[in-house]
Order: sequence, then C-alpha cells, then structure tokens
Amino acid sequence: MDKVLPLITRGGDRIAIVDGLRTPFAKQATAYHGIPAVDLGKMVVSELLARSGLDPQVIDQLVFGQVVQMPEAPNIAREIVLGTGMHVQTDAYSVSRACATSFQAVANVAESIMAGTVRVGIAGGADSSSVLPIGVSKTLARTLVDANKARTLSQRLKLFSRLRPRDLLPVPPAVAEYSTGLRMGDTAEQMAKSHHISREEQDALAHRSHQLAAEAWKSGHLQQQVMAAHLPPYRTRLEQDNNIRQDSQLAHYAKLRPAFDRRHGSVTAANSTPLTDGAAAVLMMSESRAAELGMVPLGYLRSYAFTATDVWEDMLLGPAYATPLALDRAGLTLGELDLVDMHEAFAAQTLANLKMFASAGFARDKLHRPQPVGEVDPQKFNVLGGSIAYGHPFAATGARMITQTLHELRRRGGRFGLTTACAAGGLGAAMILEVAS
Ligand SMILES: CC(=O)SCCNC(=O)CCNC(=O)[C@H](O)C(C)(C)COP(=O)(O)OP(=O)(O)OC[C@H]1O[C@@H](n2cnc3c(N)ncnc32)[C@H](O)[C@@H]1OP(=O)(O)O
Repeated sequence: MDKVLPLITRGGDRIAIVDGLRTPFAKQATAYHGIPAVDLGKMVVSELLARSGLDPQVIDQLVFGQVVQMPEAPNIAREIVLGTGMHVQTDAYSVSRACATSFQAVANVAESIMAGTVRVGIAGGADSSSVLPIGVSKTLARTLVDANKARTLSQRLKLFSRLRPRDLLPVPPAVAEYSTGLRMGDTAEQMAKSHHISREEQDALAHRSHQLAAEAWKSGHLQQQVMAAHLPPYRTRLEQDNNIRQDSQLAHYAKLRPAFDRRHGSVTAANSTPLTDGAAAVLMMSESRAAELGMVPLGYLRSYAFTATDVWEDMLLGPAYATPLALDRAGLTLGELDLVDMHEAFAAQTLANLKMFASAGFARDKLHRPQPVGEVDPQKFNVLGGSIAYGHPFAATGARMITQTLHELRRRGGRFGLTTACAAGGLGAAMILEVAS
C-alpha cells in the first residue's frame, strides 16, 4: 500500500472545492451547433465567477482543457481569461488528458495550491463535437506547403495537377486511438467480448442511466449546478441536457443494430455515450483562503491517482487500475465510500470495470495485490445516472462528475465519494472527494 499522503498545503490547509458549474450538455449538432468549445468555456467560467461574487482579481490561475483542440486557439485557458470578466493578470494554461482532462486540470490547480504558488484557481474543460478542426488529406497538406514555397505559377500548377479527387476530401478528427487506429467503440466491443458482458446487461445499464438522470432533473437535484445557456441569437435558452431520455424504454434498446462491430457486436448508439458539446468548471482554493473570503466549500479533494494500461487490450479499464491507488492514498477502502461515480464511456466498459473491481484474479495478476477493490454496492453507484445519459463533452466530464458527486454527498449526508474515469491512451483517473466535516 502507498503511504497515505494527505493533500494539504504547507500551512496544513485542505484543498477546498468551493463551487462547480456546467452548461447543459447537448448532443452533437443540436443546441450548440456552431458554438466553439472556447465560447462554451467562457460561458461557464463567467457564470461561475458571477455566482461566486468574488472580485476577479482574487483568481490567481485558470487551468482548462479541450480534447479536440482548435488550431486557432491552442491555449483555451488563456482565451477564457481574456474573453471573460477575469483579470488580465490571471495566469492560464491548458492541459490534455483525453477524457480525464478536467480531472487533470483539478489536480494541477490542487498542486499549485499545495506548493503555495496559487491560492485561488479555476479548473475545468470544454469540448465541442459540432465545431471541429476539419482537416485536409496528407497529400493536399504537403502540396499546399510546397505551393507556398514554389517560385513560379507553372511550378504551382504542376504541383496541383498531381492531386487526385480523393486528395481533396475533408478529413474530420477520428474518435480513435492514434497508436492502434482502433475506435473507442472497437475497444468497448473487445471488452464486452473478453469480459463476457451481454447485450442485455449493457442495455440495462444504459436504461438505468437515462432513468436516473431523468429522475435527477425532475427532482431538482441538478438545477443548482447547471446554468441555463443563452443560445445565439440569444432569443432561446437551453436549460437542461438534451440527450437524456425521459421516456427510456428497455424494449427499444434491443431493437438497435450494433454501431461498431455491425455483424457480431453488442455496442449500440443507446449503450454508448453520444458525441456531445458542453463545458464545466470548478472553483478551488486553500481552506484558509476560503475562510478569508467568506466562502463555504462544497467539499475537499482527499486524494487522486492517475495511471495507465495497455492500448491494444482492455484500454478502457483505467478506473480498475486508478481506484485502488486513490483509495490507498486516501487511507480508505471501497466500503467506506458513500458514493461511487464512474464515467460511462460505454456500458460494456463500465461493467467490465465493475467486474474487475471485484475480481480476485485481476487483483492478483494485474494489480499485484492480495485483495480486490471489492464489489460496488448498486445503491451507491452512479446514483444520478452517468455519461451515457448526460453525454460526454470529453474535457468537461471530470468537472461535471466532481461537482455532481459533492452536491449529492451533501444532499445524502454522506462523507466520501469516488469519481473515476477511463481515457484514451489507456489512461485512468480516480479522485476521492470528502464533504466538509
Ligand atoms: C474514454 C472515453 O470516454 S471513450 C468514449 C469517447 N466517445 C466516443 O467514442 C463516442 C461514442 N459514440 C459514438 O460514436 C456515436 O454516438 C455512435 C456511433 C455510437 C452512434 O452515433 P449515431 O448513430 O449518430 O447515434 P444517434 O443518436 O443517431 O442514434 C442512433 C439511433 O439510436 C437511437 N437511440 C439512441 N439512444 C437510444 C436510447 N437510449 N433508446 C432508444 N433508442 C436510442 C436513436 O434514436 C437513433 O434512432 P434513429 O436512427 O431511429 O433516429
């Protein structure tokens, strides 16, 4: 077991998460069609700041991420500082850890607070699957560079004459692993097959996710943590996530054809997270700075862990690898947690991770530990649904989960919660949160 290292500043302060906010999440090419991620990020950070009532000058740093980056705004964090009411001197940099990007942003701000270089920071992420950097083929890109260097018109014409019609086709970014070429859905299929997860089990988890998320909205549990987004030309507002099915019916799931392995597969549009647009952010500070500013924290960051696994097999098992590390560092066991929130990239991936949490063989062979993490109590698991229902704007998901878990711990009177996600590249993230005591 790793030594328990409390996440505290040199002065002994805990790392407080004072507030969190997100935009409603919207399916690709729906409410936020045409709105770039940077604008979604500005929207959420402006509103978070306004709600905090803080003088923007007290924000020392903003760390933000965007997985599908726009070449014209490579440092989304700084664009957000410059495009909101923040002070021009606020430090800002961008991070990328695929689907765990805002977990990383939170870890970075926490580390700066612990080092004493920052007292108040904002961490978060935004992604748009509707405004994408559509590229050109490698041949066309090379020709354009060469044409730029050519000295005469005839040299240019000669270069362009070599192009074939297919070289002119636009190339959208792929939701696939760079090093293997496998789509995320291909990995979910592989995990469904090797972990013996049936189509029925996947559909049941997805249906549960939609039911619980719909119920969470109906019961008013999310309103406080989700702002209403004003949509250009600013006559309409989006107030709730638009992917959640209010009328989810299990019988409909069985009718869908597999989306990735079309002949033998079980991963469908309904049991996968959809491509989504949205942004989320959290406001963080040291415990004593929060007291100084008269802020009451939602909770504290107790521990975190990042780790990684293979990209060819079981690439989305990050939670099964990262969670035991985060638990050790928190000095806790699974049984002591009041809530477990796991990113649902796909139902197959989520169920495979839950199986591995409980597997003695996985603990022995892969984690080299005598005991498995344990069986997750369904009463504590993704109690408000997960990414299959809410959607997954890659860089925003971590901040959504952290904020949601802290609010839910407080509502239920719980103390400790786990948030955990898999990410491309075989990465895994886990964070243990603690509600004020
Ligand atoms: C670490 C990580 O997070 S990795 C994950 C990263 N993210 C991804 O890889 C994204 C994965 N998802 C995808 O690529 C896409 O959502 C896909 C390919 C699975 C599906 O895309 P699309 O086919 O465009 O989905 P679409 O929303 O149109 O749904 C297809 C059909 O399923 C139906 N459907 C979707 N969800 C449900 C549901 N819950 N219940 C019933 N029907 C449903 C839709 O109504 C639609 O029906 P229609 O064709 O009759 O209109």
